[in-house]
Parts: sequence; structure tokens; C-alpha cells
Amino acid sequence: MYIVTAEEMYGIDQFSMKHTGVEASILMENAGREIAQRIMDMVGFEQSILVLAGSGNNGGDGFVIARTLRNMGYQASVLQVVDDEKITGHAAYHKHLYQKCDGIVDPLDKGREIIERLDKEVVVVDAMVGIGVKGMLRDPLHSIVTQLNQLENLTISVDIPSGLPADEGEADFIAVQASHTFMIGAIKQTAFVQHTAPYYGEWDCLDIGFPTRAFEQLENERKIWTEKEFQHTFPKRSAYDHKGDHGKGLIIGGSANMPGALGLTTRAALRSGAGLVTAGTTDKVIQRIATFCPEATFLTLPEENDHLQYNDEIEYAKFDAVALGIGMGREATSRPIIRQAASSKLPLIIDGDGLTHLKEDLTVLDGKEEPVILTPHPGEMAMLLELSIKDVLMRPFYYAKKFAEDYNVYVVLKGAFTIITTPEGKQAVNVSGNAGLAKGGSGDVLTGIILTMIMQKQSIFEGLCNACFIHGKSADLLVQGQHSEHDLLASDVIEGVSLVYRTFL
Ligand SMILES: NC(=O)C1=CN([C@@H]2O[C@H](COP(=O)(O)OP(=O)(O)OC[C@H]3O[C@@H](n4cnc5c(N)ncnc54)[C@H](OP(=O)(O)O)[C@@H]3O)[C@@H](O)[C@H]2O)[C@@H](O)CC1
Ligand SMILES: [K+]
Repeated sequence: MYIVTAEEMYGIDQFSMKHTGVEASILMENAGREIAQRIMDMVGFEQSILVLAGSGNNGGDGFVIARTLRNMGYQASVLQVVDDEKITGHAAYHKHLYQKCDGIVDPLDKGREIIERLDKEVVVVDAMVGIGVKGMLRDPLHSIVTQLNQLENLTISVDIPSGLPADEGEADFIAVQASHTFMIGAIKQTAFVQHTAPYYGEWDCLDIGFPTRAFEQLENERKIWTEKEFQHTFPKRSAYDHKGDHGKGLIIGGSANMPGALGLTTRAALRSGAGLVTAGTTDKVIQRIATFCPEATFLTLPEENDHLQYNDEIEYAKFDAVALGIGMGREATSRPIIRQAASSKLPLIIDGDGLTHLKEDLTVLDGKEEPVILTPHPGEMAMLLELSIKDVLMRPFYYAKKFAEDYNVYVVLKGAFTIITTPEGKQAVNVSGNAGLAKGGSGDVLTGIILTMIMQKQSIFEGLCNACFIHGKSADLLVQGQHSEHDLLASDVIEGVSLVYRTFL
């Protein structure tokens, strides 16, 4: 399923009409009927449904919804929140149809009173404004939305909560706080941006008949990654495979104060299916983590002041991929290891403190032909881009893409909605995971799973998406079972990988 901006959605709409001849009023009919069906699944005949219809095509969807619900025996009516002359085009056509089917339309001047007296059992359908919103809502919509947000009624938004921008990057708006949103045709970008996502409530995206070609012509490819994609792309194993077929991974990191991080990454790589994993770290760290990951082998690297030192004896050629930086600390004397690993002919994952070292000298990436994967959280992304965390959170799609393209790297921007970006700018959002992952160690586990995934028979992009899916899904399955979001530990997430495999493969 695609993730779009408002402009891209209009492009899909135009392409569909031009190349398939489908008419806008039919798309509107499809949209309204699909949403009405979802409303019928949630609401009983005894409940009243009030559709708030605005002037554009979003309002037009509202008239279709009201007509469909009434035809099916539901008590639905429309409160038109704009003057009559504002309803034009396809919306006017569907308003007319609705009225011809004995539909009731209350005019705007009754609006305030209707909403003030609204029984809390009445279900509100918000079709006031969709992706055509420009700037801050004006009155009367502004005051209606303010009023509505103080009520506790079940509120179902059509396509997008009215007032909310579809595109990332907007800080100032007033919008309906929806209980549910049914998006039409494609997911709107702000459903995955931290400060706008909560307005959608629970959401789903409905197909209304846009042709696949209309999405394929989009310049920016953005999709969500779900269990379907995971099941479709995850490589099968053969009875004749040997350990070398599942990748030999090298993990470099660890320091006296952070030995556990490397242990988590190593064990996560093993648990997710790597053939062989070697942890390259200091002798002290090896002593601390060896029993936590007995299946791993170890490479003792020199240290100074409890931190890793550069060592030119690492035989990179023995491995298939390297993950670097985990719990490594920020001592400048460790930094040359980054350049050395980058000059190896291996795919390279840089995580945690490795990203801080990288920022000191981004030229280490120059000319590297093998894939490089960076796994920043928003703070690290901000550090790499020399921006504030707020800037990154405001436009995560844009900034992840910019960095990935500028430096020819894959970026896994971690967060409640992890965004995976290829060097060409293709993006996917992983939707698995929960607040239980917001803990120290989660990122270390993800790095281990990523290392394993990029060594399997799938593209790097698929491997990264699948790694994020497995990591989040492990947490989801665990909190549905014996754990909660409060007590979940990173080490639990490692063990939960088995649950993911047993459930989905
Ligand atoms: N083919 C498709 O893609 C399909 C799209 N469909 C649906 O169409 C929707 C997009 O429709 P759209 O383009 O007509 O825009 P829409 O969101 O209704 O808003 C425009 C109206 O809002 C008003 N308005 C704007 N800003 C405002 C403000 N700040 N404060 C107050 N008012 C403001 C503006 O008024 P004006 O500024 O002109 O006075 C104008 O009248 C889309 O979200 C989906 O639901 C479906 O039918 C299926 C097929
Ligand atoms: K809406």
C-alpha cells in the first residue's frame, strides 16, 4: 500500500481518469460506499449518525456515505457546514442524489446548536475537508472542530481528519481528533509523522479502484511494510543449506561500560538466523558476554582506556557483512576502525556510537561500492544532518531521503514508525512494534537482526524492511502474550524472534 502527499494523490486521481476513463463521481461513489460499509461494521441500527459535510469532494464523499447508510436502514443525516452555493461539481451531484433519496440536510445556521446538543451516543462522520485543506481552518470549520474535539462522540473521519495536512512539515493546524479514519486510495504521509499521527485514531486505507499503474508512475515510491510483504519476500531455506549459506557476520563494538549492547546484537543476529557470528571486541567485553551468546565466536581486539583500538589484522575477507559501532564509545582513538571497515569489500552497518564517529569524517563513505546501512534514531539523524531533533521529526521522510541520496547509503530512521530509505530514495515504513521497544538495547537488537537479514537471499531493501518487521512484531507478539509494554526487555525481543518465525512463516 502506497504512502502519498496530497499532490501525489491528486496525480493518481488525474492519471486514473485520463488513462482509464474512470469518472470522478464513480470514484466518489466507491469511496463513500466503502466507508459506509466500514461504519456499518462498527455501528448499530439504534444509533444515530451525523455526517458533517463540507464544500469540496470530501463533503461529496459524506453525501454518498449518508445515502448508503440510509438505504441500508441506518439513521443518518447530514449537517452541511458550508453555504449551499459552495457545493459544486461532483459533490453537488451526490448531494442531489442523496436528497432525491429523501435524505435530510440541515443547513449551516443550525450547526452550532446541533453540535451543542449532540447526544454522546451519536456517531459523527467528519467529511468537512480532506486533502484539499489549505492552511489553518477558517470559521465556521475552525469553531466546529474546536467544539467537536471537546465532545466524546465516536468520530469517524473521511480520508483524513479535517484540518490536518496530508504532507509532513506542517506545525500549525487545528484538526479533528478522530477515533477512526478511513483513508481513500492511499495512506497519507502524516499518518506516520509523530505529531500528526495521533489525530487519525485507528485507521485503515480503502481501495476504491485506482489502477496500479497510477501508483507506479509516482516519482517517489513510499509503501508500508506489513506481514504480507514479509511473507512474500522472506527467503526460504533448503534442506541442503549449510551454515555458510546463512551468512558469516562480524560485529565490532563494545566497551567496558557498555558490554551488554554487543551481547544483544550478537545474540539477536544468531537468533534471527545467521550461520556464523563473530563478535570483535576487547578481552574484557568478551569475558562479560561470552555466556550470553555461546554460539558466537570471538575476535579479541586491542584496547586502550577500556575502548577499542584500531587493528589492521582483522580479516574482513572471512565475512559476508559487518556491523560496527554498537556500544563502542566515542573515544577518538577508536575512530580509524570506521575507515578500515568501510574500505573492506563488505556491506557495512553503522550503528550507535559508530554514527558519531562517522559524522566526524563522512568522507570514509566516498567511493564505497558495497551497501552501507546507517541506523540512526531521530537524535542521531539530527546530529548527522546538523539539525534539531524537532526538524527531523517534522519531516522524517524528506530528511531520511535527502541523507540517503546525498551519501549513497541506506538509512533506517528508527522510531514509532521506522522509515527505511534506499540510496535511490525509495522508502518503506514498518508498522510493527509498540512502546515496549522504547528502551535501551532495542536498537542493538535491531542491528543484529539487520546484519542477519542482509546476508540472506533477498535484496538489501527487503532485508532491512524484514528486519524492522521482525523486531517490531516480536515486541507485538510478546505484549499480546506473557509481557507488557512496561516490562518488555530488549533480550525478550531477541527470544520473541522465534514467535515471529513460527507465526508468519
Ligand atoms: N479522485 C480522488 O482523489 C478522490 C477524492 N476524494 C475525496 O476528495 C477529497 C479532496 O477533495 P477536494 O480536492 O475537493 O478538496 P477537499 O479536501 O474537499 O477540500 C476543499 C474544500 O475545503 C475548503 N477549504 C480548504 N482549506 C480550508 C480552510 N483552511 N478552512 C476552511 N475551508 C477550507 C475549500 O473551500 P474554499 O477555500 O474553496 O472556500 C474547498 O471547498 C479527498 O480528501 C477525498 O475525501 C474521494 O471522493 C474519492 C476520489
Ligand atoms: K475529513
